[in-house]
Amino acid sequence: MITMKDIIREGHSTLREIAKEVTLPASDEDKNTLKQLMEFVINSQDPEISKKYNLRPGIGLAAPQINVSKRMIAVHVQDENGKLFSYALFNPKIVSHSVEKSYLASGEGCLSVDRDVPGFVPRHARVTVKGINLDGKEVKIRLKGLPAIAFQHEIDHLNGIMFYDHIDKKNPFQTIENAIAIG
Ligand SMILES: O=CN(O)CCNC(=O)c1cccc(Cl)c1Cl
Ligand code: NI
Repeated sequence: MITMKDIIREGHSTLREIAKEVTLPASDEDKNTLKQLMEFVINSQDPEISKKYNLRPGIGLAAPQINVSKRMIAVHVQDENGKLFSYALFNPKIVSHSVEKSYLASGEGCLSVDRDVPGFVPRHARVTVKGINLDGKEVKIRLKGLPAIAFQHEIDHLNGIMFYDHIDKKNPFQTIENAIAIG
């Protein structure tokens, strides 16, 4: 199982690479890696397991964070109505997005960043994501709210982008034009 020692931290070059597309149909190795990403996210949200293995909680994880520079992400998060969005995807892609922006009022955090970086992270309010699931099927998901933000945070990892790259240096809590605050 993946634990915190397997997660690379800022300064590691892999976090700034463009991750490579996964060759489909996915190999057993790549399927196992993607399953492990999802297992970590779920474990990290389990009170007993996270305590036992000292896991920092996360709502998603991207393969580059375990030093695998391949386009795979896992997201396991509920929206404000309690609807669960649980997806483990190969080659996820934002195929369309709203003009409107959104951001988490509490800011964002990252398991690869061992420090608090305060500030609003402007994201697309709504995104449509396409990807390939573990059964090899193409999925098309329309997202808003926290799930939309989580997917964008993870897909950023595949493009070498950290959440704080989006924060306004001069005024981290600058009100964002045409944006809705979440949370
Ligand atoms: O890349 C994934 N992580 O670093 C896991 C830890 N971060 C979070 O769970 C997290 C926290 C706040 C906002 C967002 Cl969008 C996310 Cl994703
Ligand atoms: Ni992260």
